[in-house]
Amino acid sequence: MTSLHINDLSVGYATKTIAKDINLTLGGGKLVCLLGQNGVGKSTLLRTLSNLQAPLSGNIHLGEKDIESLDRRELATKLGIITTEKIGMSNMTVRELVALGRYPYTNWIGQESEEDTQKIEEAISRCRINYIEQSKLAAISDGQFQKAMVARVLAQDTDIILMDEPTAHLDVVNRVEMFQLLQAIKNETGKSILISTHELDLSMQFADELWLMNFNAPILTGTPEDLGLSGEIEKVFFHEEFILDSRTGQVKLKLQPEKEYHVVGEEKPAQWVQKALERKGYGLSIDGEVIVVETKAQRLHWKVGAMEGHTIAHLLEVLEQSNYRDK
Ligand SMILES: Nc1ncnc2c1ncn2[C@@H]1O[C@H](COP(=O)(O)OP(=O)(O)OP(=O)(O)O)[C@@H](O)[C@H]1O
Repeated sequence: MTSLHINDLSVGYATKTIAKDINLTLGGGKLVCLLGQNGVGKSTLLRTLSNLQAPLSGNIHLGEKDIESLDRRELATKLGIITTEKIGMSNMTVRELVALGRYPYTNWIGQESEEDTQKIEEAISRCRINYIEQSKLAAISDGQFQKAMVARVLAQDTDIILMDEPTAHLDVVNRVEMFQLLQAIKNETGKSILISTHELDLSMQFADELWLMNFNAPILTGTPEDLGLSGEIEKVFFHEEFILDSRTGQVKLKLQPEKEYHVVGEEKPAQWVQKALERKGYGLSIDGEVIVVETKAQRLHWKVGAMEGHTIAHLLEVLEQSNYRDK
């Protein structure tokens, strides 16, 4: 498998340098997430890595070869990119879109070889979109469209895949599914995948490596855990009111706990109650005031002191009122 080597690279535009002194390698069958705030230069970097935009200085090698020395077709057999641009071909079917991935290989009249057909069908199955193969792009959802775009780049069969914000516009289920799909592709094919994303939580769960981009600073790389432990993730993303929960990798609001609670009882309702308490900034501790939760007649039942009720909203109201009175 070919690796992508980035050497002393500066990227940007005639009017300004966006990032410089970049020395990184993408390879080894890894899923890498490129993270950074809006406007830091993630798309600019991805466009430069795929030769859609010239570097300001430095170079990029695919294996031994400088990408600028490769013609378009040769580059497209080694590196595939999915950008955020919507392609305006809504009359095309999903299968036709996926088949476009074979353009570096098909002959001049665009005839599909047996190998092309096999790669297209494999890509469609891997992305689990067989059921919409014959649907028009205009008639599928954003989540289905993104999977079709992944299938297209898979059919292209490159060692390196770059994707700009693959989960933009997707709902929570589709966002998780997209990360699962990319992880499975990487595991099963050994391809290396670099995606730009704002999904910190999912990147913490799925990425083998993070590339953290910050304004006027070198790109930092490492496993999610090393960068979490060193505090670098918080430096890139957070203002004072946020913290990164080191246990779950989730981003949370940092609030001073006014009061601590100890939730006891059935596991599932207890977890949701704890989540609500954390969201409201309360502390959780075995020394805290006890809240008992259980399911009675298929409804939540909670009890704290002399108060009891059936919804988490009501519990939060009661806690708010009692804390207000305590002050
Ligand atoms: N064609 C262009 N000419 C000049 N400047 C540009 C051009 N395209 C983007 N920029 C600028 O380059 C900087 C980086 O933009 P880029 O789109 O790469 O950031 P990003 O990290 O991908 O942002 P986002 O997370 O919002 O997608 C921004 O300041 C942007 O305004």
